[in-house]
Amino acid sequence: MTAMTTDTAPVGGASAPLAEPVLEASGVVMRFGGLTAVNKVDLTVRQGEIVGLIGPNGAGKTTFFNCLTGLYVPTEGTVTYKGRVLPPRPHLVTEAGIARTFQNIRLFSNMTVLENVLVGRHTRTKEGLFSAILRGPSYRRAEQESRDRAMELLEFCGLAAKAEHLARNLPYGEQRKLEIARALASEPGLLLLDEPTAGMNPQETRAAEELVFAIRDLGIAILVIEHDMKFIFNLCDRTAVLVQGQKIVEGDRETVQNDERVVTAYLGAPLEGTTATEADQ
Ligand SMILES: Nc1ncnc2c1ncn2[C@@H]1O[C@H](COP(=O)(O)OP(=O)(O)OP(=O)(O)O)[C@@H](O)[C@H]1O
Repeated sequence: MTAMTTDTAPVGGASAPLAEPVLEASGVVMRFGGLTAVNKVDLTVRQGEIVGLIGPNGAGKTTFFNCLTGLYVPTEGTVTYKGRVLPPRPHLVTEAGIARTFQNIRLFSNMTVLENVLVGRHTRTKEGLFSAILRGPSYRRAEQESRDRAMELLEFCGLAAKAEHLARNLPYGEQRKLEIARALASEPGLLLLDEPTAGMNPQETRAAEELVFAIRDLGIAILVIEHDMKFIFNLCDRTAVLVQGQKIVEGDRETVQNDERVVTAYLGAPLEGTTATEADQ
């Protein structure tokens, strides 16, 4: 099966030059024993882009994310971020500039909203253990800067009023937003979102869309896995479709929706909420 891609499509119009690649995954394979969960996947995310990753359950989307973030070392292939091969350790990948959220919310539920974001800043704080024990002026200054930045991020995500609430007391949609705020705290150049609207009601989903656009406007590239097709096609410049570990198609909404292999992969049913008029609403 030949994969059709529009990797060469320029961002921002037909005559605009190609934006710099932020993420380049090339020939990524991930095997678990006899099972090939990800099979020779190539994917590029460029500066300023929101790229979608869709596919039926078990298609290999999360496994692919795990290969991009150092949780898994791919069996084959390479992943580069801004031209540098990524180290196979999650904290080093975060340090390099890639942040992510998880399919299942992973907050520190007994910590406050602000503390959760402060935890996300640890890769960007330079103060060492010695200075933390002494709590000298440079430590206090760094701590204050971290708190200021964390509050700024909470403001940006619409959670500033809840900074002192325990994370576990937030409604579900706000917990998802807090995960995003915490991911942003590592000052990433690329944000990976794994099903950011799972379990959200329509209003929360709409707010999440606005937030993702706002993050893109900050200059952060975004790769998002999502089952909500309306959300994907509203947001994404490009969408790649994984089926049984392989990328079968990649392109804009029209390309993906009209591809018969995609329709077949979704059991012949029209993709939910994906007619052009619906997605435009
Ligand atoms: N650690 C693992 N060990 C063995 N098999 C795994 C492991 N992780 C994932 N798999 C298998 O790899 C395949 C791809 O799973 P993955 O979770 O990546 O799919 P997905 O597209 O994210 O699915 P969903 O949309 O349901 O989250 C599945 O068959 C899954 O059972």
